Amino acid sequence: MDFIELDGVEKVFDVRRRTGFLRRERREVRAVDGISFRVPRGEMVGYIGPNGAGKSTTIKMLTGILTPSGGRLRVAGIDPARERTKLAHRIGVVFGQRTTLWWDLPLRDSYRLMHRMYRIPDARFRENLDRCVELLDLGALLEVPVRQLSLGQRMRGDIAAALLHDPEVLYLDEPTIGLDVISKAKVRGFLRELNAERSTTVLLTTHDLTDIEQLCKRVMVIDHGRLVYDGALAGLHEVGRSERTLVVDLERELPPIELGSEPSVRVVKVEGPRQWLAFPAAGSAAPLVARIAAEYPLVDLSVREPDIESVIAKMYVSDPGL
Ligand SMILES: Nc1ncnc2c1ncn2[C@@H]1O[C@H](COP(=O)(O)OP(=O)(O)OP(=O)(O)O)[C@@H](O)[C@H]1O
Repeated sequence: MDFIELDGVEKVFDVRRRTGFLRRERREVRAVDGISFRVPRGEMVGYIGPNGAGKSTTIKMLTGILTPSGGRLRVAGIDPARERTKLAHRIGVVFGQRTTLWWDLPLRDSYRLMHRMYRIPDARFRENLDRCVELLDLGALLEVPVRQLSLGQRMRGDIAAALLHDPEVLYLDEPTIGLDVISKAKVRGFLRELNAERSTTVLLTTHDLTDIEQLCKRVMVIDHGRLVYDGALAGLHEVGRSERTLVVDLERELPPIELGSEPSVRVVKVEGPRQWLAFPAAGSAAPLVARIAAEYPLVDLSVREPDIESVIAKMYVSDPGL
């Protein structure tokens, strides 16, 4: 059995927007749009994509904070949304932008509270804490209140906090964001060791390609709520090169556009009167536009280059050594 299993998982948010004095518009946002993947126990996987692609929403569903709108999701055989507390004992979560530590307390006191909250056996707790203190170099920081720690120190503190209860899987959301080179190296070294020693399964969200390169053999790319790549890092260069998107605004809400004789063109998303069509990047958009204009009540349109390509380009620019 795979440790993490997603089959056609969806999350749709109902967003209400004020459009006039008394008028409100209801709109559906498909944050995650039918994602399927499997992660075996002990694998470290990168989960990347542009802002707003649906990464955090996926992680929130994996922890049980959010309930999927559709599809099937299991972590260690558990449905996270239904058995969130049971799952909490088996997972660890680190959100780079937020801390789970108590701001006014020294690190050591935060850890003591977690010791009790998770009912970690004393010997186990001591052993895990000692290990984290050693590998994450926390010895001199244990008596320092969290508010006085630098970002890199706090992050190391947060990672230790997520591991005291021996989780089988660790979700890391931007664990190296804003860290200096030395702190980054420390965090990466630690994660590598953790994975090798304990076979902890790791799902890593990051904008830093070096994180992925040094830690993950496999990378998944999410874009507009869909999985657009799942494979080795080396193949990532090709992502997004193959398709562009035509965004069309029709006069009214209609079923997905059908162009029978164009099998390479497919509707990837519909929101009210707006539809997104993917088409081969090598071809011209002109004949496609002409056909849609002739057969549908077209109001407006635009052609989009894949967002994901710019993200990946940016990642490569930030690390020209690759
Ligand atoms: N609670 C919510 N209510 C309504 N819309 C939401 C909610 N949470 C997320 N969204 C929308 O869902 C989409 C996916 O958001 P998500 O935070 O999962 O993206 P992300 O890939 O984590 O982005 P980032 O890299 O910026 O953190 C976005 O369009 C976002 O605006």
